[in-house]
Amino acid sequence: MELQNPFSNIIFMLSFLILLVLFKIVQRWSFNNSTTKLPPGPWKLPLIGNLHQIISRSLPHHLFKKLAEKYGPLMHLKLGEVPYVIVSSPEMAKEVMKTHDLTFCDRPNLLLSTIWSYNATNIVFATYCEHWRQVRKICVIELLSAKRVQSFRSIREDEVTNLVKSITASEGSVVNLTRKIFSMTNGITARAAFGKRNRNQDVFISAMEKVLVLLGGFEIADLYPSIKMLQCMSREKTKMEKIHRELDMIMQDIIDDHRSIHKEASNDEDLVDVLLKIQQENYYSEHPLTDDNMKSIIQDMFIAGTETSSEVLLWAMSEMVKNPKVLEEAQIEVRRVFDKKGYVDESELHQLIYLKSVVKETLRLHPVAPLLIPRESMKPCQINGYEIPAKTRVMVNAWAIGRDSRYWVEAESFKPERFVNSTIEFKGTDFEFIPFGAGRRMCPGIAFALPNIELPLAQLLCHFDWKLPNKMKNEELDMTESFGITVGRKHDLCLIPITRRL
Ligand code: HEM
Repeated sequence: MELQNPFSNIIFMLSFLILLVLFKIVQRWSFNNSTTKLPPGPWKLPLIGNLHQIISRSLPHHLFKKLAEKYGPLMHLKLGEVPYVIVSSPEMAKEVMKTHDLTFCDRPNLLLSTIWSYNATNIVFATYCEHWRQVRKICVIELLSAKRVQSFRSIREDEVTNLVKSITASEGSVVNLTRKIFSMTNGITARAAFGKRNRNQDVFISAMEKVLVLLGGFEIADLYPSIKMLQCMSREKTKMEKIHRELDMIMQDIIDDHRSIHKEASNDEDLVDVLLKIQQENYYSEHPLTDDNMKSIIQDMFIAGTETSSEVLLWAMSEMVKNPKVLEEAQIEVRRVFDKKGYVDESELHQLIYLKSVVKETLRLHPVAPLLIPRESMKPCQINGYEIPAKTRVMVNAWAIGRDSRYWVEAESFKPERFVNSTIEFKGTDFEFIPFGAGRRMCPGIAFALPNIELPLAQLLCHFDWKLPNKMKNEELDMTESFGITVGRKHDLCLIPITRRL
């Protein structure tokens, strides 16, 4: 009789137990992932879910479009331990942002944005609550109303004139349009927000640029919210806390400066003046607006307003240079309207039908927030027969929707004329075209953004002809996109201006 190794039974039992535990883990994962009611999506690995699929060289909105072609316009992913739903068709976007808007109008609590936004007491990242309703109301009625936007007209005209002067000074040589346009839009927002130039304005703007870079990254702690230790270990968290302290000091200084100078209501009120008045008179709520609330709102105007408008302008110029016939047609229109006047100002912008279509077509192909801003479901919800559990993060792929060939003929081509006699608008009712989002969380800054885009474009087309450097052919212009919270050009747009005398 063969003698058995006394340990072999124990080893066998242990191996069996380990296999059983592993089997159970995989079974639980498969069960979670194969719940028939969840929207379809790619197979998930234990612990990391679909992370391995999104960590690729593709930009997330490109990758999600490709995956949606396989799994459908309502697609379920798991990134780390967090469930995500990606929306990729106008029909599903309407379900999320209209039919079930109230369920999906929350924002997730993310580590870095919460630090930067005074514990999410701003507008952009605030959770759906009474505070958000109050600050959004202030924003819509007081800060970004048509009347307020109009009151900043002279600031815009002044800053755009400076842009034209600085380009004229470099006539015939290569101009970095990216830097010039960013400096102009920063100037407009800073003067509208703070009034006169502040001594710390440049430090403020450079700190805001760092914030954008940090907010654009993927924070691992946000994908495993149950492991609190990851938050403490985050290097980005330390960086964000430092920038936040720096920005806080600058803005407190600006607020204190404004407080010390009493201004009567007048046309030259800036946004800090308006917020101080609301704070003093307390006419929006029983809860007073604190200094921190004011700072977080002002930050929103910069983060949501400056980079977005600059990127749209740069994409519009890039697309026109790439499509010389469009450039020519836009120039003919602008010059017809303004040549007899002798100068470009805002009063005739409404006549620029083709230019407005250029802006729309730019927003269709290059929505600068291609996945909008993430939302989170507040309770379970059924869409198209699928179950979306509470606390699911939702991303709407506005970039993919703007290229949906069921809605757009020659969807990949830049053809502004498609908008000339069309009733399609970006006001959140035509779900095939949602560069500003839709529903309760829709962008409140459209009226502020449009003149910041249309006026400089009209000036750039009226005063200059444009050539590419190094004898580059138009079709060779690089259109690679950057990675981040907003998606602009990866490489600066450098062009040669040829001044045209009026
Ligand atoms: C072309 C320029 C702009 C584009 C493409 C744009 C786009 C967007 C998008 C896609 C959202 C998210 C909508 C959603 O979640 O459904 C948003 C939100 C927001 N935008 Fe804009 N935006 C622009 C300009 C501005 C400007 C100029 C301001 C203010 C000065 C502004 C202020 C905001 C704010 C405060 C929110 C947050 C709204 C909320 O969560 O309640 N935006 N924007």
